[in-house]
Amino acid sequence: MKKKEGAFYNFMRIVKIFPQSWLLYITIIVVIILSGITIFYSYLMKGLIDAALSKNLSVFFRFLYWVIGSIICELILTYLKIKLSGKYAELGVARLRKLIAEHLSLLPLSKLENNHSGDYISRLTNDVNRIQTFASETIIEIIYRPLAALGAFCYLTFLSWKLTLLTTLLVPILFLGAVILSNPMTKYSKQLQERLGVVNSIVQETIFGIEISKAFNLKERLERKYNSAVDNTVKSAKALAKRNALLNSFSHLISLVPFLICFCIGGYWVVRGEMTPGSLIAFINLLNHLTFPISVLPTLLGQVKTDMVAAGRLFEILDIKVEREGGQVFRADGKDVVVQFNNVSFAYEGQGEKVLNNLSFKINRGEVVALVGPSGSGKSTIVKLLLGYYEDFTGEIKVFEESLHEWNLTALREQISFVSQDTYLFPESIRENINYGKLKATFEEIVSAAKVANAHEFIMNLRDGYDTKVGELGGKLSGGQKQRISIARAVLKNAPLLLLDEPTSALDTDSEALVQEALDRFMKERTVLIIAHRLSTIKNADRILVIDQGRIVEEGTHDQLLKKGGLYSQLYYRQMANEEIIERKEVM
Ligand SMILES: Nc1ncnc2c1ncn2[C@@H]1O[C@H](COP(=O)(O)OP(=O)(O)OP(=O)(O)O)[C@@H](O)[C@H]1O
Repeated sequence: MKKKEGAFYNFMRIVKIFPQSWLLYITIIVVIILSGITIFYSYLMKGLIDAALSKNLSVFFRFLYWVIGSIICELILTYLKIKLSGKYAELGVARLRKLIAEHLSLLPLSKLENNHSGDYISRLTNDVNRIQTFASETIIEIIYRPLAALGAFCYLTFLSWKLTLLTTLLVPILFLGAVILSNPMTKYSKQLQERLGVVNSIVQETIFGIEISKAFNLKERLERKYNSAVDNTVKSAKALAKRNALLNSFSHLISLVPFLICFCIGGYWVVRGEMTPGSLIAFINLLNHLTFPISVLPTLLGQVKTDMVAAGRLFEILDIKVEREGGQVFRADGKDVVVQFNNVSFAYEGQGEKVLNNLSFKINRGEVVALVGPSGSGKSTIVKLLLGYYEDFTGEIKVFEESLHEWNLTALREQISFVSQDTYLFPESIRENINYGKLKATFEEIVSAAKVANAHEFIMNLRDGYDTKVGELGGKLSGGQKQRISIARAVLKNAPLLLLDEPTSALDTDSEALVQEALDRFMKERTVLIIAHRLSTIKNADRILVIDQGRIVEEGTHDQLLKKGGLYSQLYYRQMANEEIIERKEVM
């Protein structure tokens, strides 16, 4: 992913994205008033002590009322500060989450393939959480602390400019040292976030690959991989914590040095009568308000740096260019040629070798065309290009007689029903999963689509029928059942072009027969491009295109190709022989 650096740049982007900025502005005003109250306390304290020492009760009580009033004000304003900043952070983070989720759904497949989904999840959880803390706490602190320090500095100068100068002389040098100490935190934090992303990816692998991991006894290997990833995060976290501890100790030094100077010089002046005890106590109290904010600033700065690293990682996602929008909404009806490839060549991003080489073929309306060929020959790539997943091919692809580049991608996909070999069902009810084929479909339409897909019967045998949650069932649905639900989804869509990418390859013979029966019913009077490994399933195709290394090497009907005695017949007879061996083994 492309990286944009700069904490300030990221900070400004957060402010721009977060809605209801007025919440932030009001919080800042509240914070300014709170800083004023802090300084006011010191003034009141000086008045109280001096009035007590001079035994002037009426002045003493006047100051006391002001103290009580200020405390009430401070309580109300602190409540407001936390409430408003919390609301600002909640609304902002919700917007950020929605923006990223929407952006992810609009990304081209080619970009999504570059990162592990675990890394995206890590960004959407760990990094978003950091932004939430930043927006609700750090952002206010980083405004409040310098303001409080500035106010205290002004009042201290008013009380005794000489003592202020002497006590704060070393602060800028110490502060600079702390800033230098906080510098490597960006690097450590970036490393930690990236390593957390790797841990998330392994957790995901462990969950999704649980079956294989058990079958192949990979538990120990996965455990080792996970432990090593966790150990790496510990290393980064340790480096970060070490730097943080160093920074905190240094910050403490910033707050202690001025006090030491103040006690020595101020005490001496009180003894000599050059300063009243009230002034010295007010001075010391106020000094606290100067040194404390300054001492926490380097830590806060380190915090901001790590938070901005998290923001940068989120903006990396938002900066990936989404799939192209626009294009035209063409009609599919009345077009005789449904698919046309003219000298199409294509290579995946970052891969030198071409997957498709000057490929040309045509599919007419109503034809059933099969793509066969050795593994890796480029069959699925053809389907992916037709769905508009990758557009950086050379040559020309036409769908319903219009150039793919001219099509609006949503409109193009409206005209295509797609059934892939990897059936993905959303963790919702079966009814909803079929419904995604046509969102406005009635329940009757859903049921009739399930009947065409040979799925109705098994769905009705489930306890909750169409309302059965697929997520709850998890792996309890068989591969064939899942495939039939995905066929029902495609049936419901009722698009004029049907793309089938090895829809039965992962199934056993019984399931395959049921799915094949459903497909045969569904394929009638439709234009179909089917990729098949089991060549027996495409014997009846109008035309078979044999692909090898991204080129069409043979073309014809099943009988014609067998007679020809080329690659197709080799593949076919090899498969027949394998199936015979398997059948014989089963009989024995
Ligand atoms: N997203 C991708 N990025 C990079 N290379 C890819 C990608 N998808 C596929 N390939 C490569 O492109 C080539 C063609 O893959 P494709 O999936 O189109 O073949 P196929 O004929 O459908 O294979 P199979 O029959 O095994 O499914 C292969 O070498 C594959 O490794």
